[in-house]
Amino acid sequence: MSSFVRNAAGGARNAVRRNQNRAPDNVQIRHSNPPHLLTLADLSPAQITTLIQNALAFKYVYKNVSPRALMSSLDKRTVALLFSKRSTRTRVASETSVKALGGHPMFLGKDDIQLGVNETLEDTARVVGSMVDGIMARVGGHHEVETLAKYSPVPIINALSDLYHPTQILADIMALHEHYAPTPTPPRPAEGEGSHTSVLKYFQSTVDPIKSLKGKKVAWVGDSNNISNELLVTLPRLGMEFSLAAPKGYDTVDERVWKKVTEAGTESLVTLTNSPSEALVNADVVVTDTWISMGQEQEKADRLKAFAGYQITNKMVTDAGAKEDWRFLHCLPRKQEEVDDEVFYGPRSLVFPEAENRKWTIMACFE
Ligand SMILES: NC(=O)OP(=O)(O)O
Repeated sequence: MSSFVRNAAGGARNAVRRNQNRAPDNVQIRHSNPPHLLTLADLSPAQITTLIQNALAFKYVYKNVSPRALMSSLDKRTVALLFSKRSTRTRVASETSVKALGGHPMFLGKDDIQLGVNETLEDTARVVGSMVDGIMARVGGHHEVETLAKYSPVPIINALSDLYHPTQILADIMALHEHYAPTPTPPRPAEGEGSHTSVLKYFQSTVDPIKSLKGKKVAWVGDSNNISNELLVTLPRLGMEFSLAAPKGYDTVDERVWKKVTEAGTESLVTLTNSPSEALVNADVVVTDTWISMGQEQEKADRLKAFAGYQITNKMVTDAGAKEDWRFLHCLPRKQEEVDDEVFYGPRSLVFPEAENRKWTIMACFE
């Protein structure tokens, strides 16, 4: 499979030079009924823009007007949070978001219900979906969230699968947009009814994340995983370049993901390589993630060996020729082996705004 990556990289490198300013927007909107969110690949750039505008409005109103001024769009509604894996950010963001929108978040961990153990995913989707208004599901294999979506009568949001993590990448896009285009101050609305609507209208007319991000280069240096997959199928469609460096043996890009890239016609904006310095040339943004994801703990010794030389440091990124004002993202939780403290806690790091934005972007998805 790594030869697939190398072959794809060869094609991508040549094409990037020819198409630096291209902003592909040719992806069809694929909505089933109800509208699930399994990957951002299923949303058009315009829909992603709408979610970011909504998230910015939620953040602004909550912090600068009043939490009471938020639309109560989940009034009397229940969202089931089906989590078969641990979570800090996604769980806290989801529970607080449902509550802030006037709804009831029902957390169901792996020991709480019969999810895939004593009852099939199909039956679970039918039964739980008949009693709640939406389901946020953190699963193992992506087929699990696809099965839930196939049989659920209410919307399913993917809270992480082994293939994709759409709500994480919405937060990344929001954090980058805020960095490159600080949020304008809307005319101050009066507290109470209508203030949220007026802020949202203002952001819909003034905020354009595609404009602020188009042409930026994002370099991923680390394991090829669900986060890099989601970036691959999303950022190039916003007109951004995406380069991915992973060591041989850890550089597999899943065929389902690459199919989405080719369907979108965005190969030209993608570089796949085994060389961190090649990926980092001219990068505006550097991203990494843990080298040892949930369930890979047994592979720790092998992985630490394979990823030698991949730790993000100021020297490594600067020596490779990244842009002078490069910034750093990490979805968290973080371990020191993949990025040192100087970068992680330093002025280039956007990791904590990125983490906070999990809440506002998830709120936008629920709304
Ligand atoms: N980034 C992320 O998904 O964090 P959690 O696993 O803590 O939800």
